Amino acid sequence: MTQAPSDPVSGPEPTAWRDWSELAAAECVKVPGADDDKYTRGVLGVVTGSAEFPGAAVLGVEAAVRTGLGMVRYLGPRRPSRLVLQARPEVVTVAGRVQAWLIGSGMNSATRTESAGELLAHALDDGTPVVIDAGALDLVGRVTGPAVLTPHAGELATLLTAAGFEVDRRAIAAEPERWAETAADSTGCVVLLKGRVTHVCSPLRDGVRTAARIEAPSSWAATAGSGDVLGGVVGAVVATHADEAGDPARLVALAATGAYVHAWAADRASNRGPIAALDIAAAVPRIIARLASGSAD
Ligand SMILES: NC(=O)C1=CN([C@@H]2O[C@H](COP(=O)(O)OP(=O)(O)OC[C@H]3O[C@@H](n4cnc5c(N)ncnc54)[C@H](OP(=O)(O)O)[C@@H]3O)[C@@H](O)[C@H]2O)[C@@H](O)CC1
Ligand SMILES: Nc1ncnc2c1ncn2[C@@H]1O[C@H](COP(=O)(O)OP(=O)(O)O)[C@@H](O)[C@H]1O
Repeated sequence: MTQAPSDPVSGPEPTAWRDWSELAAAECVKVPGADDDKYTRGVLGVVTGSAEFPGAAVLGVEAAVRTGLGMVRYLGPRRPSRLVLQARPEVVTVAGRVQAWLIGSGMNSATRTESAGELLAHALDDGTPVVIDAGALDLVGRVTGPAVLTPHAGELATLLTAAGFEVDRRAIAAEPERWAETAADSTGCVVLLKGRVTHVCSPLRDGVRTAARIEAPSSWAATAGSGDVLGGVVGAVVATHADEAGDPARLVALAATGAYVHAWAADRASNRGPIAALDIAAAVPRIIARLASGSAD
């Protein structure tokens, strides 16, 4: 999974992409112990949703809660806040300390309100680990702590074009490894590029890069809101291991575990038939339980 230091004469070795296994994912699932409380388990701050896309807030929060963590703090406009509380009364909608942030799902950078901009700036400014999706990807230059970007190919094309690369969605789909690596190097963040095969990699540092891939067992997860659910799962896994997120190899492991859980939850929910995004979130606890118990059922 981790690339050896590069040879100064022949240049960097091609990245070794590790297929993320059940064993590797199981190692990133935290089971609460007797001394744990809701704060030690990890609190995820969520700044997602908008008047345009309130449902994305519900989907991400639902998925985070289902993944298992101490608490979710949701901060957003009135309508998504109301919907989030209707779906999940356990969510807290007042500001406070968090171990990680999930931002951007269900937001549109072109129509961002001033108050949304302030919440996003707050999440990005204090060095807390952050998962950045959809309508917050344009703020990648403001990152101050460990960060995972979760673009689909269209969003990655927009991000790379803004950084001066000539690339479109089709080119990224044709060479996802190359463009995920380029984006990681250009932004300094871990990049999780979504698709039937999801690619997760760290920036190259001192000749070392960590890279993992997750091939979904089917394509039923290609449905509206599925990526919003993924954001919640990855956010929860990072929040429960926030003290490790400063190590790029660990951050890749945590993000890859989120993608693994999402892909297999979709498979479990689908049972070879169609699914909605919320069905994926509902199946997440069974995948976490399987990983936590080490049993393959
Ligand atoms: N219920 C809710 O609240 C939901 C809320 N949602 C929220 O909606 C927001 C918009 O997100 P979005 O991905 O739908 O559109 P957007 O980023 O504007 O795409 C721009 C262009 O990119 C391309 N493209 C699109 N998808 C692609 C893909 N998978 N893989 C590759 N390429 C893809 C395509 O370009 P084209 O094919 O035309 O070249 C498209 O025109 C976002 O905040 C999200 O969280 C959604 O999650 C749905 C449920
Ligand atoms: N063909 C596919 N097969 C399996 N999973 C897919 C496929 N296409 C997309 N996905 C997964 O579905 C999710 C879609 O995310 P995204 O494109 O952000 O959708 P949305 O914005 O509607 O939530 C991602 O987790 C991605 O990996």
